[in-house]
Amino acid sequence: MKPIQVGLLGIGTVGSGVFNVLQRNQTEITRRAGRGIEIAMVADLDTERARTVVGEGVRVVADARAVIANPDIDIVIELIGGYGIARQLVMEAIEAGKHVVTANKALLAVHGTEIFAAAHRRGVMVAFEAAVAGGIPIIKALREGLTANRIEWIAGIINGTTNFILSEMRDKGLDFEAVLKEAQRLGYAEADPTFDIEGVDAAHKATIMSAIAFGIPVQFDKAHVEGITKLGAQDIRYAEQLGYRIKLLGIAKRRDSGVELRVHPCLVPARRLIANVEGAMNAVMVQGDAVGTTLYYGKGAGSEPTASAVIADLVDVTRLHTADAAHRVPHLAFQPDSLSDQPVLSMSEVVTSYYLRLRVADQAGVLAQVTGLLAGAGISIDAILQREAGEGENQTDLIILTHDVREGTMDEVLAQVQALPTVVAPIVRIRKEELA
Ligand SMILES: NC(=O)C1=CN([C@@H]2O[C@H](COP(=O)(O)OP(=O)(O)OC[C@H]3O[C@@H](n4cnc5c(N)ncnc54)[C@H](O)[C@@H]3O)[C@@H](O)[C@H]2O)C=CC1
Ligand SMILES: N[C@@H](CC=O)C(=O)O
Ligand code: NA
Repeated sequence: MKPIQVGLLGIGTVGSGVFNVLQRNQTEITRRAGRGIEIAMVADLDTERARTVVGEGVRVVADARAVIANPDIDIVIELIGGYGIARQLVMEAIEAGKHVVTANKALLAVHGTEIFAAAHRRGVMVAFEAAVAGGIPIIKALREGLTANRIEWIAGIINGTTNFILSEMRDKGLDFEAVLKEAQRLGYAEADPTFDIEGVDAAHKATIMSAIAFGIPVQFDKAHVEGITKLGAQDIRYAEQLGYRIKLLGIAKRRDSGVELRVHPCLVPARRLIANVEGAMNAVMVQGDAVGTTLYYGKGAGSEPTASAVIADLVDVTRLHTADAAHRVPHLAFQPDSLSDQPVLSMSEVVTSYYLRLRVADQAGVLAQVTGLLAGAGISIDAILQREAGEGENQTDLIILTHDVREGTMDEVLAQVQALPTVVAPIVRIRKEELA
């Protein structure tokens, strides 16, 4: 049988990985797919660089629309990124009856509903394993492997750049900017690295996982997004002294009243496997009612690890190309006419425990004032640590770990605590997840 014909849009970090791995493992991949997979055409604005990757045997063009217009192309791989031109090209490819494989989480988290509906109408597939946790087959696990389960929660380290930054800062004492530059050099960071460090990239991925886990539409606009730029080095130290590590987590949790969808730095007990995921590695914990806790670990970024997921999708699409559309795995795991209207909860409804750091005047009675306000709101305390502030006289750091509390309640109490004249600096608060 003639190899399935693939057009590749964008041959940068991931695109070149796809091309190289497909070449290297061609025989094995063909045996698995039951048919050859051939990249017949490549579009990239930088045609000269593209040519150096693919050599002479492949047609290289600057105009991505020439690929979509080619009637011989069965599958279009979109590896340009972003919500702009990539969105138009993906929609045009679908309308032209092409299957699409993409690593573009930003696009799917924001415009997924429109894209999946168009694909469903046109009877084509949109495959996106590389969009969440790169090479880790987490989409496959959630959509197929865990399909018997009622998923209770997902918590993941799903941004390699920020995990790399946090690890290097903690272990080597390197500064933020230097580590970020290194992550960019290694090809982990997004084209706009603020997406990484401000938690946006992780929120894109958490949004996609929440839809697959709970059968709700993708709703990136409802996600709570916080990055690592405001984390203090002393908080990382204090957390360690209390038996915790700070990780940027993407969390999607089922509650009776709706779904929590949030990305923020989080204290995680140091004894949990996920707390020990270092460098650019990713890990996703999934709690299902039947299976219990499962953990998926691996490279979430980089050229060939991400290519591994793109090619897995190519093989899936090749196998299913001839199958009846009704028998395909639904894009978001649930049938499109069976999506749930469970709301994504506002952050004030989220329930977590907390790490609080207060810079206070070193006077008798301050601790009692603070704990009195917390107790008055029904917030119970798990641990307290007092440390010399190390700067200025007569000041000390109070570090308090709390038990679970509604975020709205914590907001109100912290406003009262902050107003105490003995609390001399903005209070630092980091949410804490036991992940048990
Ligand atoms: N780099 C990584 O580790 C990972 C990246 N991704 C996603 O994969 C996608 C691609 O990322 P990278 O390969 O890192 O980006 P990149 O910036 O290295 O590559 C993008 C390529 O697209 C080309 N391009 C830009 N506009 C174009 C246009 N209008 N027509 C044709 N070509 C165009 C650029 O010249 C470049 O070669 C993004 O959606 C990204 O979020 C997903 C997982 C991991
Ligand atoms: N910028 C992302 C790349 C993978 O999705 C990351 O750092 O994880
Ligand atoms: Na993946």
